[in-house]
Amino acid sequence: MTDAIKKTLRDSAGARWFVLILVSVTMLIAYTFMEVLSPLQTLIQSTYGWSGTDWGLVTGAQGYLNVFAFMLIFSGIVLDKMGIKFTAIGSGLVMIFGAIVKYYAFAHNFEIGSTIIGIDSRVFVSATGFAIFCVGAEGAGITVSRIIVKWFKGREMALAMGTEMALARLGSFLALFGSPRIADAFSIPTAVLVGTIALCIGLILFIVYCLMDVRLDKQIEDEAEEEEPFKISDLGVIIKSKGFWYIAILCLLFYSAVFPFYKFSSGLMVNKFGIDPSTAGDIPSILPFGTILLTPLFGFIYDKYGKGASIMILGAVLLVIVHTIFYIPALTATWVAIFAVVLLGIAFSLVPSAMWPSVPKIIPDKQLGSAYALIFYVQNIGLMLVPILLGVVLDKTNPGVNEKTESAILNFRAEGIPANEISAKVQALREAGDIPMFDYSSTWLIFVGLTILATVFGFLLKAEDRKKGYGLELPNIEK
Ligand SMILES: N[C@@H](Cc1c[nH]cn1)C(=O)NCC(=O)O
Repeated sequence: MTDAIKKTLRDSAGARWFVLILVSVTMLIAYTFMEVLSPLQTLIQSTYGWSGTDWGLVTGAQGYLNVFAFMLIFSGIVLDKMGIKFTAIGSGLVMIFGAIVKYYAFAHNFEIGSTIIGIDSRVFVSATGFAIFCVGAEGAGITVSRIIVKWFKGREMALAMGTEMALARLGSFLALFGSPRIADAFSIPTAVLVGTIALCIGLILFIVYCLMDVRLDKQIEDEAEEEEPFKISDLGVIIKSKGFWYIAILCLLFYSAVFPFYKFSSGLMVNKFGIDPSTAGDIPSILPFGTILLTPLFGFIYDKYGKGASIMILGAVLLVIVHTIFYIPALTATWVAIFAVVLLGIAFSLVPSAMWPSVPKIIPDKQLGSAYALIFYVQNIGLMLVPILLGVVLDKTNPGVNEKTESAILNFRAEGIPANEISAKVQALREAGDIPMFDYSSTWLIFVGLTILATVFGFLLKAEDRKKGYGLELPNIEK
C-alpha cells in the first residue's frame, strides 16, 4: 500500500454534489411530467368529453407495463446486467418516447367517436404513452438510487437521498402549478409538449452524468465491486419476511392515497370547493411544496431519535383525517381545502421519511436492491388499480353527468366553436346548473378506506418489529 491514498472523483464534494444535482434535476423533470395532466382533469373532461372512467384509465396507466409486463422488475435486472450508464440513457429515451406518444394523443385530431379496442382513441393513445413513460420513470428512479449509493456510500448518503426526493417533489409542484397556466394561455397539447421538451433536457443531464461516471469508473477500476446485483433467487428470501410484506402493503396503501390524490384533486377542487378550473392545481400544489422542507426534517428526527414505525403510523392517521375532511360533503370552504392539503403535506413527509430508511432494517443488505424493486412493484399495483376504481365509482355515482357534458361538447363542435373555447363554454353551463357538478363524496370514501387500512398495517408493522427486533423504533445514527 502506498502512502498516498488514491483520490477519486467522488472524494471531491463538489463533484459528488454536481452529480447529485444532474440526476436530481432529471428526476425533477420526470416527476413534473408524471403530473403534467393532473391539474387539467376538468379542462380535459370538458374539452374532450372524457368520463371519470377514461380519466382513471389514463392516470392508472402507470402500472400497465410496470406491473403486467413486469417492466419494473425487468428494469432492475437491466440495471444490474447492463450497468448505470446504459440504464440511465435507456430510461431517459423511454421517457421521451412515452411523452411523444402522449403529446400525439392530445395534438392529433381523432375522428369523433373513433375507438381502439373499444376504448376512445385519444384515451387509448394517451394511456399507452403514459404507460411507456412510466416504465422509463421508474427505471430512472431505480438507477438514480444506485447512482446515489455509488457516489455517496460512506458519505452524506441520507442527505443526498433526501435532497433528491425534495427536488422530485418540486417537480410535482411545478406541474400542478404551471400546467394549468400553460394550458390556459396556449393549449392542453402545449403543456404536454413543454414537459416533453424538458425530458429532452433531462436526457442531456443524464448523458453529462455518464461522462462523469466513465471518469469515476476508470479511477476505481481495480476496486472491489460494491453493488449488489439483482437476483431472482433474492425474491425468495424477501417474500418469506412478514415485515417486508407489512411495509410493502403499507407502501401500496399509503401511496395509493397520495399519488392518485394528485390526479383527482383538481376535479375535487372544482366540483366540491368551487375553484376555477384554470387554477384548480394551486391548492393541491401546496402538498409537494410543503414536503420539500419537511421530508429531510422528519428524516433527521428518525436518524437521531428513532420511532420509525410510530412516525409511519402518525402519517397514516393524519391521512385518515385529511381524506375524511375531503369526504365530508358539508365542508366546502376554500380554507378547509388548504388546511387539509397542508395536513396531507405533513403526512406525505412523515411516511416516506421513515419508510425508505426502514427497509434496510428489515431486509439484509444483500437483498436490498431487489427489495426496493419489489416494493415499487407492489406500489405500482395500487397506483394502477386505485385511479381506475376512483374513475369508475365517480361515473357510477354521478349518472347522466358525462352524457350531458358529451352532448354539450358535440353541440358546440357542430356549431363550429374552436376546440380551445369549448371547455369555457361547458364550464359556463356547469356554473349555470345546466350540467350538474360531480359529487365526489362516495369516490372519496375509497381514499378514507385505504388510509384506515394503511393505519392497520402500520400497527401490524410495529407489532412485528417488537417481535422480530428490527429496530424500527431505534435511531439510525448510533451514539
Ligand atoms: N415509485 C417511485 C416513483 C413514483 C412517483 N410517482 C409515482 N411513482 C416512488 O414512489 N418514489 C418514492 C417517492 O416518495 O416519490
